[in-house]
Amino acid sequence: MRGPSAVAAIAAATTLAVEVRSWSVSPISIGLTKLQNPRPQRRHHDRLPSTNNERRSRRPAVAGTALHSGSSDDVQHQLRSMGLNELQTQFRLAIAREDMDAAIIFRDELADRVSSGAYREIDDDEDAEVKNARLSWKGLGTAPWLVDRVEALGYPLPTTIQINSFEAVNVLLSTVDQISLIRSNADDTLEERLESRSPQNFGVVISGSTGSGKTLAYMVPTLSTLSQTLFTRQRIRLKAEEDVGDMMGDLLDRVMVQASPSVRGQGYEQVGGKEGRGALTGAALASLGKSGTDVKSPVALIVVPTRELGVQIALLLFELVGGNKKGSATESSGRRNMFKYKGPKGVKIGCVLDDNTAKEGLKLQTDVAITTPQYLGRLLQDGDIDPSMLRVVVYDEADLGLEQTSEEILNQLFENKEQKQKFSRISYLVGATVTESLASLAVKDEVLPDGKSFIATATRFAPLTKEDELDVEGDTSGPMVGIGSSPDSRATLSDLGLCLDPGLRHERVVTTYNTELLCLARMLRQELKDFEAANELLAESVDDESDTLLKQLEELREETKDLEQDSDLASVFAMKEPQNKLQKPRVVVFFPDEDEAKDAIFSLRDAMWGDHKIGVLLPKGEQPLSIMEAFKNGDLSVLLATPNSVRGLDFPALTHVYTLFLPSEDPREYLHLAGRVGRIGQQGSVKGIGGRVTAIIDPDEANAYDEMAKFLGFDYEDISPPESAITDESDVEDVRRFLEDSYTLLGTAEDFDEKSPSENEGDEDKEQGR
Ligand SMILES: Nc1ncnc2c1ncn2[C@@H]1O[C@H](COP(=O)(O)OP(=O)(O)OP(=O)(O)O)[C@@H](O)[C@H]1O
Repeated sequence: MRGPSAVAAIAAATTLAVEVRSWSVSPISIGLTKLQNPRPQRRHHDRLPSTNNERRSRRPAVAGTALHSGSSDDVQHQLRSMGLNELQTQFRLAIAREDMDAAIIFRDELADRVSSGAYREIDDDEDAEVKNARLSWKGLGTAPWLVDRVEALGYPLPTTIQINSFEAVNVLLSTVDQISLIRSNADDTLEERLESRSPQNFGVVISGSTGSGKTLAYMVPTLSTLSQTLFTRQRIRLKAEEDVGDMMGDLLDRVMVQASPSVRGQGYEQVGGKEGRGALTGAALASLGKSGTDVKSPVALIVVPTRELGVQIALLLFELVGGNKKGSATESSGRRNMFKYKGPKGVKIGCVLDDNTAKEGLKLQTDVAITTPQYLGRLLQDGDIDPSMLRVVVYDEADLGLEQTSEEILNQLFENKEQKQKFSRISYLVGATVTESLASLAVKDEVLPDGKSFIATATRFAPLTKEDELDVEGDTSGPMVGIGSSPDSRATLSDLGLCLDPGLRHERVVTTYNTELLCLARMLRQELKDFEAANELLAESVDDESDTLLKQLEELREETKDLEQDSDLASVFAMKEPQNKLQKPRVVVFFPDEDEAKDAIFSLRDAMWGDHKIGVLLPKGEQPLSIMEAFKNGDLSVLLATPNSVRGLDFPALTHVYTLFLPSEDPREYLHLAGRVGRIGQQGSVKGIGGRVTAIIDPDEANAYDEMAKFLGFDYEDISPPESAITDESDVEDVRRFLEDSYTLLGTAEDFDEKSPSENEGDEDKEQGR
């Protein structure tokens, strides 16, 4: 254990290093004093009122934490100005570096925010333990094996949306008497509570900004409510295999799922299963039939709009149920080690996400199926999914997914009248842009049944109420009698809005027609130069005797290296970089379509001269997973993407998003695109940086951008396109680059003046005498 002064020093130094990363604002004039300036005031943020002012005012100003030292009021001001993603990242960092003073401050702030938005308010004088229990997986009621697992995977604490979603499930599945027990020592598990009721439907809408942790917000309660079921299925399978004396096939399969050395580049096959694997022999099947227990149809279904998102979710689930995603054969899996895994084994995840896998359908005995709306109908029709067996249905990116699913298929999936149902079912509708349009859902009464549905956001959770019922004073309808029955503690679908992360910084660059690529290349180069300048500055400051903080940072981070690796904090601390260096810019660039992205790659590669390694992620590309993996590992630093990848994909340690694609007709897509940066744990979510999103557009799009910004309610900064760097003093290299750019990035040698393409076309027509 380190002493408190060292702890404070590392905290201060970390703050400094983190803030240096905001070099891009004013690269050259950067100085250490400047670096310590607080970041600009946030502009849009639905802050929660403090519910415990007295305790807040007693909080010490903690010198040398991520909070700038100052008076108690200053500290509180800084805390309140933090978005939830940022606060959670800081809390996690403080714990990782054992800075308990700071951790307590962040924890209390989070506990306040979570409790003030809770459906059932906790009184101020109620035991603080109860309040803080909300902040832990265990306290929420997560299955014990899963508590171990999420910790081992680097998610030691739930995020606020995860807390609220879990609490929503807790309240839904509780009787009035049980509610007070939920966070104390309730004897029965979540699953037992679900099973003790006659079969019925429950609904949870999870609505929160991009990168707030919505995937685990449904995954953890889902696995907690399926825990025993999965263990039972495991036992039944084993028994069936013993009965027919043919254990090998499935055992091999089970070992493969648990012990696979790597899912790199073949993750899809890994989770989808290869041909022949996973299927029991005919004899085994017959014996399953005899046992009278059906373990053939999946118990959970996750519907996603794209293949990439499906794979990402499958891989997370794969890890949660004991799968081992070692990067290489020699890499130590440390705390992720499967031998410490105590959960149900051999859980089978079946993905039907493209034509190839759709041909085969789901493997027999799939426990959790993951598919897109495109293939859902076929799976239902072929009997691969029996709706009456489903205990959990998730629509991730629900707004889009539901739009893409026909009414007929929704009916098949959800119109599963309760009297015929064998099991209770929880449906989760999840997304950053799920809105009141859900009310028009054809099967709304089945998906979000009255009195049995909740809304969970990053700041609150509350039962879903019909708009007109809100006026009924003291309304006590539904099973939640006696808890929070005042209208204020209820929510309606109209409370749902588009959730744009308030921490993001938006920039608009209006450039002349057809020069977007050129502008992008110049901005990327400038960013690299600024990054190098900031790094040099850091190196100099380390040499400077007066600046001991960075030296301490270096030493202490060396000391905590294992801890950081263990806690999977590499993305935050940029472990691949030398200790006193910043993380190299890592960006995603969105293009309007596949052709433009493909065309851009060659010219951009030339233009970056190897300073950036560039890859392109195409929806129908050959190896989307290896490209994503290469970007994840840092082998690529610029990823060109298409609108297909704007939703849900979690690109680690991203510093910046650029877009040459303006989804002005559907602002929801801008929100998702922007939300690839500024996510929990990313550089861009850490104080002083905020995710940065730069749209490079032509003059025709300028107004549309402005309208979109107004619609989504964000402020933006206008940035001038970078000028050519050629002056009398330019060296030969610069001139050569300039000339090359003119040929490769402008795409044509035409004179691109301020006219629009249509005007330019007119000129062409004239030239050609048309
Ligand atoms: N409890 C946690 N502790 C630490 N990190 C977490 C936790 N939960 C999620 N994360 C990290 O936060 C990031 C965002 O999570 P996730 O992809 O679930 O966000 P999301 O809300 O679904 O975003 P989007 O709307 O863009 O799909 C991921 O990198 C994930 O690993």
